[in-house]
Amino acid sequence: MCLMRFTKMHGAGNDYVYVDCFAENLDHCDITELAKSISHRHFGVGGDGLILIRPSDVADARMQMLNADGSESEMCGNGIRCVAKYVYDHGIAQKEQLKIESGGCVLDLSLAIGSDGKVEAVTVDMGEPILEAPKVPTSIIESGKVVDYEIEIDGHKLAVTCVSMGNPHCVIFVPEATDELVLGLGPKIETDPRFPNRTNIEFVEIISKDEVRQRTWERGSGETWACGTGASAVCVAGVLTGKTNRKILNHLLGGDLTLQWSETNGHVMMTGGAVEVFSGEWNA
Ligand SMILES: N[C@@H](CCC[C@H](N)C(=O)O)C(=O)O
Repeated sequence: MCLMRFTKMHGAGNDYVYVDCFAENLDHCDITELAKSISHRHFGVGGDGLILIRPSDVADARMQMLNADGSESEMCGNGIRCVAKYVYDHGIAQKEQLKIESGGCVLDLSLAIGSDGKVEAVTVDMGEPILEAPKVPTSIIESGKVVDYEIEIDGHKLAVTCVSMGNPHCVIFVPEATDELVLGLGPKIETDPRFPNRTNIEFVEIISKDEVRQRTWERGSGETWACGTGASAVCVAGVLTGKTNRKILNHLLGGDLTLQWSETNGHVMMTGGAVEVFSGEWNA
C-alpha cells in the first residue's frame, strides 16, 4: 500500500505520473509494482510510466524513471524536461539553469519562463551519443558496420542504426510509419535476442533534410506519443546516414521537438515543451 500525492505531466504527449520525493517518502513502497499499477490506463492514473523526483548530492534533483511494465530506464528525454519544470515551478530550485541527475550522469537544462512565471519549454543537453551494434550474429559486429545495416525480423529486411542516448535506441527510416511496422514489428524488435537489454524503436519518415516524422515503440511501455531520447537518436542517425542535417524539427504523435547535434562538442541539444496536467492523491 502506497499513500502519496502525485502530479501528471507530459512532454509532447509522452505522459508520466510524477512523485515529488522531496515531500513524499516512498521507502515503504515497492516502486516496481507502483509503476505498473499507477501507469495502468484503466485501473490506475494512466501514463507511460512513473518518474520519481528525488534529492541529489550532485545536482538540483535526481530523476528515477520506470516504464509502465515496472522496468527502470537510465534516461528519459521528455521526462527530464518535466522534472525541470516541476523543480522550478514548485520552488525546489528556482534557477533558469538546472542540473538534473539521471542514470549516473548529470545533465544541464535551460528553462524558458512564460508570462505566468512558469516554465514553458526546456532545452536539455543530452550529451554525446554512443553507437551500438546488435549483439548477434557476431559476423555483423565483426564487420564493424554500425550504421544502416540490415537485420531480418519476421520476413522484413530492415536497415537499422542503433544509438545509445544513455538508453538504447534502434532507428529505422521508412517510407511510411504504419501500424503494421510500429505495432506489429515494434514489440518483436524490442525483445529480439540481438538486443539483450531490449530496445526502444523509432520508425522515421523523412519529410526533408530539416524535418522528420517519428513514431516510437518504447521498451517497457509500448507505443508512446513521443520519445525525447528517441528523437535525439533519430537526429544522430539522420546525420550518419546522410538523410538529414544536424538540426531537425521532429514531429511526434503528441507534439514537436527540435534537435541539434553539435559539430563542436558532439552533444545533442533537445528543446521542447513541458506541461503539468493535474495532481491528486494515490492510496493503493
Ligand atoms: N520516453 C522516454 C524514454 C523512456 C525510457 C525508455 N522506454 C527506455 O526503457 O529506455 C524519452 O522521452 O526519452
